[in-house]
Amino acid sequence: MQNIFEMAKKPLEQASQILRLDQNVSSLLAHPERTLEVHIPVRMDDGRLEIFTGYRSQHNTALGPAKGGIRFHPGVTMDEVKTLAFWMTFKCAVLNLPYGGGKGGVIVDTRKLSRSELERLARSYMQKIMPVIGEHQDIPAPDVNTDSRMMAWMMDEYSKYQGYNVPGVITGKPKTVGGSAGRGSATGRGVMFCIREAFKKMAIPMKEATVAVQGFGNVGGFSAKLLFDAGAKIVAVSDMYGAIYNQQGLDPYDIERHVKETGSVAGYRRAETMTNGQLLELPVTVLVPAALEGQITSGNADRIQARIIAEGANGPVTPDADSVLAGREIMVIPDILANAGGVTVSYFEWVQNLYRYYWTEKEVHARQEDMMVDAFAKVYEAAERYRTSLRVGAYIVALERLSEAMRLRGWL
Ligand SMILES: NC(=O)C1=CN([C@@H]2O[C@H](COP(=O)(O)OP(=O)(O)OC[C@H]3O[C@@H](n4cnc5c(N)ncnc54)[C@H](OP(=O)(O)O)[C@@H]3O)[C@@H](O)[C@H]2O)C=CC1
Ligand SMILES: O=C(O)CCC(=O)C(=O)O
Repeated sequence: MQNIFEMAKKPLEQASQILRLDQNVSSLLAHPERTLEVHIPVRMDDGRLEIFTGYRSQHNTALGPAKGGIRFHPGVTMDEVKTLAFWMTFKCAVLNLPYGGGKGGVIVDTRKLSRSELERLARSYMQKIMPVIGEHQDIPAPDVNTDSRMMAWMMDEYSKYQGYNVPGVITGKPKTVGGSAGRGSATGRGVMFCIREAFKKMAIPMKEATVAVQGFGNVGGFSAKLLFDAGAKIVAVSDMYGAIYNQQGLDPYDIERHVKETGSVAGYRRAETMTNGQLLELPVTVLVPAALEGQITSGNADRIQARIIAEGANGPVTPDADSVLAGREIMVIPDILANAGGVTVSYFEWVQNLYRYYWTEKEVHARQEDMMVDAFAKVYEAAERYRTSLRVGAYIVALERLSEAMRLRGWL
């Protein structure tokens, strides 16, 4: 299988060619500025010392400090973290945020850790990456298997070492310790806004739409609930343990109650069971892959029946699959646009932290909607202008900003 970082660069190359950019632009963007590897000792509850490996990668900071989440997962690799940081650079540029791209990860199966082991790991990871982190340097946030509680621990750890409270060092915190209204639902809300804008272009009424969502965590769960609230019919959702399906429609709020009680969507009474692979191939209006990378590949792209794929996850569609889907006229709303709602509201959180002045949920939603509708329009227009996909259109919008910033700063 091709290396994930090499695969990720394909749309950058396509967009650079279309814009006839100086080779130095894509050469600079082909590598992260720095990637830190850390080894994190954690005292386990039984007295043993376990050493975990983690990373923090800062891809490009031409537009501002690095920004991006922290993933805790057994499958984390340095290449994956570098790739996720690369995507953050372009995502922040598409949304015109004053940020570069960063990402972190720790190789760990969080299900095997107690709450106190998890807290010690989160705090020790923050200690190890502290030399490269800061509210004007690199600002982490949540990603897979990390949540607001862990952001609070990491903010606390960083603040302890500075000797004063630094809420702006990390986003996605609980509201009481400097979190923003609306950050929890922000990524799913952005997915919903993008789907709504795509429906307007394709004259699809929300009430006639059917939706399948892979992953029922932060992004998948809120995407399902907000699309349900908007009137769409959610026919399937899934998690690591499998998928559930009901052609008549599912209530994601009821599924959420089931997940709270049992730990999984599996076993939900009002649905049939299917595999994650089957969910991806359902005949639906919209498919929202909201779990991990590499779910739609050349192996299944020709069996996808959705009219639109909205990438809630980062990198769920491989470049080979992208070509197959384009040939079959399936619209793909790319990750660097579709899931950019999270970093957009993280930006709002950071601004509020720096000013110590907080906005209402209504203000956050309205500002997020304005920025995402505008970004969708710019990406759509670029794709039409250059007769290319929305993904390459998004890279074009991002590259115009990035190349200008790098040129003005004298990097090229
Ligand atoms: N959180 C955020 O703000 C943002 C996240 N993203 C991206 O969205 C994706 C999901 O992140 P997030 O929702 O935060 O993560 P969460 O940890 O909250 O949820 C992940 C979900 O995916 C499920 N899952 C994991 N592996 C598989 C699998 N192999 N097949 C099916 N489902 C699986 C998990 O199941 P289980 O519960 O059983 O473990 C869980 O339901 C990632 O790609 C992330 O990078 C992008 C932008 C912002
Ligand atoms: O909220 C953030 O700063 C980053 C979220 C993230 O990691 C992502 O968009 O992939």
